[in-house]
Amino acid sequence: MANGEDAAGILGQKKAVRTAAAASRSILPEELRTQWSSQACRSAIDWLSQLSDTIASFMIYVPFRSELDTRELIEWGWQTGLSVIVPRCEPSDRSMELYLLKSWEELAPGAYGILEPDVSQAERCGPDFIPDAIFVPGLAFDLQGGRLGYGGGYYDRYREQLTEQALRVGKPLPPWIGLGFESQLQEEVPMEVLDARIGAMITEQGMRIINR
Ligand SMILES: Nc1nc2c(c(=O)[nH]1)N(C=O)[C@@H](CNc1ccc(C(=O)N[C@@H](CCC(=O)O)C(=O)O)cc1)CN2
Ligand SMILES: Nc1ncnc2c1ncn2[C@@H]1O[C@H](COP(=O)(O)OP(=O)(O)OP(=O)(O)O)[C@@H](O)[C@H]1O
Repeated sequence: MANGEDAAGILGQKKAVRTAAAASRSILPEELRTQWSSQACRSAIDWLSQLSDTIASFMIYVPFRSELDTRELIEWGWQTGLSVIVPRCEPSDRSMELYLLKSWEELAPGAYGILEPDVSQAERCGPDFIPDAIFVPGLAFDLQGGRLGYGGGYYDRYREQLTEQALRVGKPLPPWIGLGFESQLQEEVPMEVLDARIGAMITEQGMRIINR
């Protein structure tokens, strides 16, 4: 934390950045969002294709509001035979459960109105399952690995769970990749010590590895 800033100061900053970032993303013209989403998805596809020997599954969000649209990437995953893993929110303890998604029909509106795996249709992943790559949504990102979400702490908690799982089964943590528009990048996003940092960022301009 910077000089003289307390935790409440950071929370206030996060709230302000969240509100501004949500507003500026929502006014991006739809044609541009569609075009940029496709370019970003193709960067993700190129990267996954290069790693096809080591990556058999990836975790991805289903877009809501004006988020970067991931549907092209999800459909490519199905066509290519990769396991497409989608989280479902559990608001009672703000955890996420993972499901293997095989078609759009397996989705239904969940908490917050986000399309999520329908528990009666999609197959839930086992307790030891770790996706080979994880694409993370956000409202704002920076190139030091900073990321700001909607404030539920869902991805931070999931990353903590993943760290325990990885230790338990003796596997490395999978790549944690931010997915968003170039205009969502900021000089520096307010971060707390426990916030999970991204290791790479994909936008319509391509993929950047974060060196820290
Ligand atoms: N597509 C997608 N799925 C995702 C996320 C995401 O960012 N994108 N999440 C990423 O973590 C989690 C959902 N997190 C969310 C947390 C809060 C709100 C929400 O509507 N918040 C209210 C404010 C509520 C309050 O302040 O009490 C709002 O923004 O109006 C939405 C999603 C898991 N799934
Ligand atoms: N690993 C964790 N365990 C428990 N609580 C956590 C953890 N990480 C964050 N939190 C709490 O969750 C709340 C929201 O965290 P934060 O502002 O980092 O959310 P966010 O990253 O914007 O949201 P999301 O991950 O849902 O997109 C905060 O009150 C924070 O203290």
